[in-house]
Amino acid sequence: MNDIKLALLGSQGAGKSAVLVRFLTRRFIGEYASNANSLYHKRLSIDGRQLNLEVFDPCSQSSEARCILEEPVDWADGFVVVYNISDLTSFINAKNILQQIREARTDNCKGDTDVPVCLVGNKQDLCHARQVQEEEGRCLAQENRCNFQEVSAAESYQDIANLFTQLIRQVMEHLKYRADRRRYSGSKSMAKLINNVFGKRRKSV
Ligand SMILES: Nc1nc2c(ncn2[C@@H]2O[C@H](COP(=O)(O)OP(=O)(O)OP(=O)(O)O)[C@@H](O)[C@H]2O)c(=O)[nH]1
Repeated sequence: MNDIKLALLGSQGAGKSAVLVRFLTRRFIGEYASNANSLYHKRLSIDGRQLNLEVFDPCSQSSEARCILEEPVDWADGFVVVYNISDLTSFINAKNILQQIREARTDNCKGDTDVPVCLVGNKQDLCHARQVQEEEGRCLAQENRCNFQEVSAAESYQDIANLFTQLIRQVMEHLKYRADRRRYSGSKSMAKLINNVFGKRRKSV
């Protein structure tokens, strides 16, 4: 069984909990208790594979959330960065978060920068009050080599289900790639070790 860990990041009130609860329960619940960090668990089956999904939904007001990128960037296998299309400040914040994910990953994981990320423009139903054009979201995602989707947690389930499914598939591929790379560099160092030990002996005979 694969374990997949995702973290949701974004400004206060962007709709992180709404997006997540929509995915997990198919329902939209207007108001969420938002004074605590939450860790959600769900068992899923994607492409015939059983998965244990854990999603960290930090409370924006807590001090842990403010420093989330200093530690849980190592914890999460993938990120969903949410902004509100009717709030420019939340978009600017999403831009900073994407940059911080990139920087933290470069520092911590020896160049392993391509951690799967999906940028989500939520509250698409509020397009009459739009402050961020869809194209701006798409461009930001392209610059950061991540997926992009505008959604409305209030109105629709399918787009949200698709974006999580796609992200989880990418995370599974990324984890497999990292495991293969570790195995490969492990077998290279084993070959080196064997050469060092037996190669030298053979020479001395
Ligand atoms: N119109 C509309 N309102 C939404 C949508 N998604 C969330 N909301 C509302 O936006 C408000 C904030 O939603 P939350 O899901 O609590 O936002 P959050 O990002 O988790 O907020 P914090 O937990 O404070 O960080 C709530 O009143 C939601 O009902 C949406 O798609 N459309």
